[in-house]
Amino acid sequence: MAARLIDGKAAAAALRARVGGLAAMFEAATGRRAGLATVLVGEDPASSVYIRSKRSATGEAGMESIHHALPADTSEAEVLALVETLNADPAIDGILVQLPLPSHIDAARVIDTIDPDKDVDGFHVVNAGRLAVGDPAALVPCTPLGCLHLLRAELGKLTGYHAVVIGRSNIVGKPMASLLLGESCTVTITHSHTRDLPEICRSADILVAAVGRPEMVKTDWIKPGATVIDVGINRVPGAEPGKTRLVGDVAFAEAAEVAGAITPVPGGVGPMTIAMLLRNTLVAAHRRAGLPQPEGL
Ligand SMILES: NC(=O)C1=CN([C@@H]2O[C@H](COP(=O)(O)OP(=O)(O)OC[C@H]3O[C@@H](n4cnc5c(N)ncnc54)[C@H](OP(=O)(O)O)[C@@H]3O)[C@@H](O)[C@H]2O)C=CC1
Ligand SMILES: Nc1nc(=O)c2c([nH]1)NC[C@@H]1CN(c3ccc(C(=O)N[C@@H](CCC(=O)O)C(=O)O)cc3)C=[N+]21
Repeated sequence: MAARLIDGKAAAAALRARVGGLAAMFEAATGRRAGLATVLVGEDPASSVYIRSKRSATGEAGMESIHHALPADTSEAEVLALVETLNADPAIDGILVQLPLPSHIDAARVIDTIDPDKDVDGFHVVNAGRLAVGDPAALVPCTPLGCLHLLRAELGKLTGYHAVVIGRSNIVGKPMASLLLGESCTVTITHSHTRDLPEICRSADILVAAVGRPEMVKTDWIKPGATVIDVGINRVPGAEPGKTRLVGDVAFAEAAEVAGAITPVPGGVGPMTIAMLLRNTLVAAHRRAGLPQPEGL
């Protein structure tokens, strides 16, 4: 393997430690802990695992984690009412409603009920708009923010690089493209209707794959020396029957022969998402308390 391995797990651990130190200072200054409310509707096993790791990371960082587990048949009105209660609760700085929601609940409606200043996922249209116009008040979605953090650590200033983003979802692809544009990259956004995708990818200095297709990006899609960020989390059948393993949207082993640097799956972007959730919660807490945002967040 020629590429440098971008260690998201280590970067996330460092960020979490920094957030933990600042969370203790927040508590000393305000007499209360920053608080993150999580809401899970139903019992999707993957969602339950994610919520567990988010909650334990929150506690480890010295923040309060308040969880609401609702049965799968909870009505949309009940979820909206819970969000309103959390909006009004002064002890809650961040609200995360785990996605996907059951199909009888309109996720957009739920997200748009969250107070934008408690929207630590950065999914509310107000935060999407703030990000699009470059307003620093934006709470930015955790996954693209984590990708940007890794890119900056790897490359320093990103000015002038050609960045290609595969995927245009509201939670990953679009905000990723906005962030890269904000860093003065030349940005190409691609999706399922893009023609000549491999060729476009080959022109990327920075390639971000957020597709949800296991190992779609092959070695000949990558410009030699490019920095490759793999957002994909795909569970595929493992070596032993009945077992599964996690792979990204990039064919890691072959891509690593060509890339300059690459994130692994697991241990790349995933851990950064959780670290950024803690970061966003602490940022929201400082703003709500009228405190300046601390350096290094
Ligand atoms: N590491 C982490 O913390 C996180 C990881 N993820 C993972 O990232 C991946 C993407 O997530 P998300 O953005 O929510 O997914 P979505 O399904 O919402 O979006 C996928 C995007 O990929 C595009 N796409 C699909 N097939 C192709 C194709 N053959 N060629 C080019 N583009 C294609 C779609 O295009 P179109 O718009 O035209 O349909 C769409 O824009 C998933 O694997 C998910 O599990 C997600 C969130 C957090
Ligand atoms: N409201 C909301 N906000 C989210 O941020 C959100 C969500 N809903 N729904 C689901 C997706 C997915 N997501 C991940 C978080 C951490 C890892 C992560 O830590 N992954 C580990 C591996 C975990 C494993 O082994 O399964 C890794 O990549 O190393 C992955 C994916 C957040 N999401």
